Amino acid sequence: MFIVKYYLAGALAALALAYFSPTLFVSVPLIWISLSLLAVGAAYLLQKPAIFRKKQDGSIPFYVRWLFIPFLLGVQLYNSWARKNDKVPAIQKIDDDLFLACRLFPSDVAHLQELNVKAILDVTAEFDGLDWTATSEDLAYLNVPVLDHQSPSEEDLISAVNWIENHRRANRGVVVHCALGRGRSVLVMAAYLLSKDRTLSVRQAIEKIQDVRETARLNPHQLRALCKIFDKGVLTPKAPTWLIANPVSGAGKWTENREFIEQRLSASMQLKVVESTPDVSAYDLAKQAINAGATTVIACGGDGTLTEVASAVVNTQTQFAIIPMGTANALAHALFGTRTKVMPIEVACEHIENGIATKIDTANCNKKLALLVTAVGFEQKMIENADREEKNQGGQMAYIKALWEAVNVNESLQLNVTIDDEPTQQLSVCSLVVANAAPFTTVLAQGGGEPNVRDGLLDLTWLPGDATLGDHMFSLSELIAPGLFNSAEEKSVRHQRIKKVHIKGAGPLNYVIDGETYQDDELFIEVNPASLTMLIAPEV
Ligand SMILES: Nc1ncnc2c1ncn2[C@@H]1O[C@H](COP(=O)(O)OP(=O)(O)OP(=O)(O)O)[C@@H](O)[C@H]1O
Repeated sequence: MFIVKYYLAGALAALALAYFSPTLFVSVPLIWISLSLLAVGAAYLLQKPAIFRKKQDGSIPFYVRWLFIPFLLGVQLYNSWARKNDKVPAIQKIDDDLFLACRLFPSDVAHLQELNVKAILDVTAEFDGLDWTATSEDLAYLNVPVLDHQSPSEEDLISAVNWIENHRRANRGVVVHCALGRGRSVLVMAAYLLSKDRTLSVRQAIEKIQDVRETARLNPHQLRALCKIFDKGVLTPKAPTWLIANPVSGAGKWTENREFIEQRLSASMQLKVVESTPDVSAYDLAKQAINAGATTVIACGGDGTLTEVASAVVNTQTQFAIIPMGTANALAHALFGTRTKVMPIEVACEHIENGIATKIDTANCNKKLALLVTAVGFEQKMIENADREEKNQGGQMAYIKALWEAVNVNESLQLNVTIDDEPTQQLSVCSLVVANAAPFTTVLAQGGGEPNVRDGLLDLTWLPGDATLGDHMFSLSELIAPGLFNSAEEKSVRHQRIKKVHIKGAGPLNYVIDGETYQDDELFIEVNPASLTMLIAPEV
């Protein structure tokens, strides 16, 4: 690697001069220069651009900078001189909302704004970028650290390409820059053009850039790296992942977290973000995604939104992923564990990024999909009583309060229940829950412990009716702490694992599916084994 020789030769020369210099005033700076060049040489030798520890706001930490000051000063002087004497303008348009540039300065900000540039991709490792997030809240910034004359790793290049595409799709102009806009940024730009147009060859992509920026030129190492990645086919354009968000779920959590989610997922996939409205439901959007060929659809919202999206995706090849943003977020809790209670969005993103396609069961109730529970009695009353206003103010406390109210009212339902192919039973119940998935916090579904979402069965749990408030407290304790009630005689809660159930009341039945209330004369509920392909990471 020719450049390493220069840095090592420079380091040795500085060391030799230091050795022969008569005073410390001369030898100390020379030793400093030598160490600095040695460290840069090592970064090239070890292929470690991260040696500069450039942060995601573009700055290099002080403790690293002091070592590299002699090198950084040299780079700064050379860049300023080169930019002043460059044959081409600092920023040049390659395509609509797509620009290539050399190192950017605060004086460029106004021009970037005129060009509608909202996203800056910095592919340098060796110098402080501007803190773009501080310069303008409206600017997104990504650093993919690459040493001068080198090329990014395949993974970094794909992240960069995805990031550019996600911003352009959102009509945000993107500028890609390195030190002089000749090598590293050209490589990334060419990769992006190749990912957009499968008819282009590597040579044509570079020529397209050179038609605009005559100084653009890849060295043989960079050209080889780009050809290798191109030949592997990893730059071939893929259908974007659709992210379907409900903007009103969980009292507006989407608006608060949108930027974080887009930034986080942008690096690993091409995203198309759409929002449900009162007229266009999450289900409609999921259907559009499938018709557009999306291989993965991410549902972002409360459990109601997740079920709507899953209703469109179930029994298809499309993969389903979730970002919980509701009040209870029971599905995420059941599938991803209690960590989602503390950091729901981060955990969900980890599952999306590292997830493998995992088949889970779903249930059908009167042709509607249920991911979690279908219920009559207490659970239904609880959902009905916890209105939007209460949930916005009290969060999950709204459900606890609403359950308490339902238990106090203590209504019983007379039902004819037919389980699988058994004879019909007449049951008096105050709560009946058919669960496909339910975390331990969905207390009324825990007759057999937490339901298994991959066993091809549903968990039917019911509490007998015509009981006192005291009896109900006993039953709820039994559901919360089953270990305390060992003998069958002690148990008042009934539980059975089933494939299907038919439920009919004396009149119309109010019931709930995954947090949404409905009314029908009778309910046909059936398991649909391994019918939904979800992205679930094995070790998160
Ligand atoms: N843009 C929108 N404006 C108003 N309502 C919407 C919009 N998009 C979806 N909805 C409605 O939001 C409801 C689903 O809400 P969801 O369950 O996702 O959130 P939540 O009620 O906050 O969560 P949780 O069920 O955990 O309390 C559906 O009834 C759907 O019709």
